[in-house]
Amino acid sequence: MTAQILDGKAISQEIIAQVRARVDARLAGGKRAPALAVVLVGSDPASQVYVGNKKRQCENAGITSIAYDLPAETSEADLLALVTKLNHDDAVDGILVQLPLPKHLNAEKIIELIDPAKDVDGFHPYNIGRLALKMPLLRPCTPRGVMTLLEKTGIDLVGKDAVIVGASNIVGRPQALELLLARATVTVCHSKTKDLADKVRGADVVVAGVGIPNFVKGEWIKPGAVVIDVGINRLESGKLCGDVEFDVARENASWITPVPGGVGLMTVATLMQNTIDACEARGR
Ligand SMILES: Nc1nc(=O)c2c([nH]1)NC[C@@H]1CN(c3ccc(C(=O)N[C@@H](CCC(=O)O)C(=O)O)cc3)C=[N+]21
Ligand SMILES: [Mg+2]
Repeated sequence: MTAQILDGKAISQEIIAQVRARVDARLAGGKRAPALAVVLVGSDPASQVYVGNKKRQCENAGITSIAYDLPAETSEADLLALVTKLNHDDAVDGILVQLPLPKHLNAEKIIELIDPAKDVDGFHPYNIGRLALKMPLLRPCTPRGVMTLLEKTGIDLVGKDAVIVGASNIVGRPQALELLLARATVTVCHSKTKDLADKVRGADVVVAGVGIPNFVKGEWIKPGAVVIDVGINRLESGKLCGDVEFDVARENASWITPVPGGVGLMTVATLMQNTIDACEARGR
């Protein structure tokens, strides 16, 4: 079997067009465009690429993006003060603080200060708690984007065995909550998991988010499984690759996401969705 490609490019464009239609309806009704504050501290090259993509998709979606490009030496007090100001600014619907932050800044403290109603990354403990309790409000962009990709492709998850490789706060853990909400049976694997290959071999759905190129071997993929690769690793050649050994996995899977052109694009499209959701939920 050769897997079909889960088309993050087409589906992300569809999502952005849907957001655009909602924005246009607001404008036609005399309301303002939704506004997203994008805070970037320092000049990490990968972060600059992602933030650039977010700003570009804001334009396509009709969302106003407000860039705060701060020097790497920004103090925690200054960053906390900026978040407080954005929390109180009625013209700001979403606040995104790009991660990773420079080491002298405590990311947890900064995320916890963001008003949960403006937390379009869905990283605040309040929003993660809501998702854990089956009453999601703002949901983390990457896992929500993965669910959209599966839904729009017509892949049924009820009762399926899902194995997640990686237990991070921004991918693995919230992905487990999303898949559980969709009534899959979920296993979360991490660096101490024993017999990882066997866990993956049993999976109907595999989600890889560890940040190591080709970590999940193609030979582990059960015939007909769905493979979601959240990894984005830049090789020395400059090429991007995922966490899954793509060419071999593709021969076993029924569906697989490419890197680039898969989950990364869905992450950005979902950020646009979360921003208009936040704007509407705030009653603006
Ligand atoms: N507060 C915060 N929120 C995030 O959502 C967040 C973050 N910090 N830190 C880093 C990760 C990573 N991330 C991606 C965004 C776009 C692509 C993306 O556009 N990927 C393209 C290619 C990009 C390229 O060419 O490098 C693709 O996969 O086709 C990927 C990954 C958001 N993240
Ligand atoms: Mg991608």
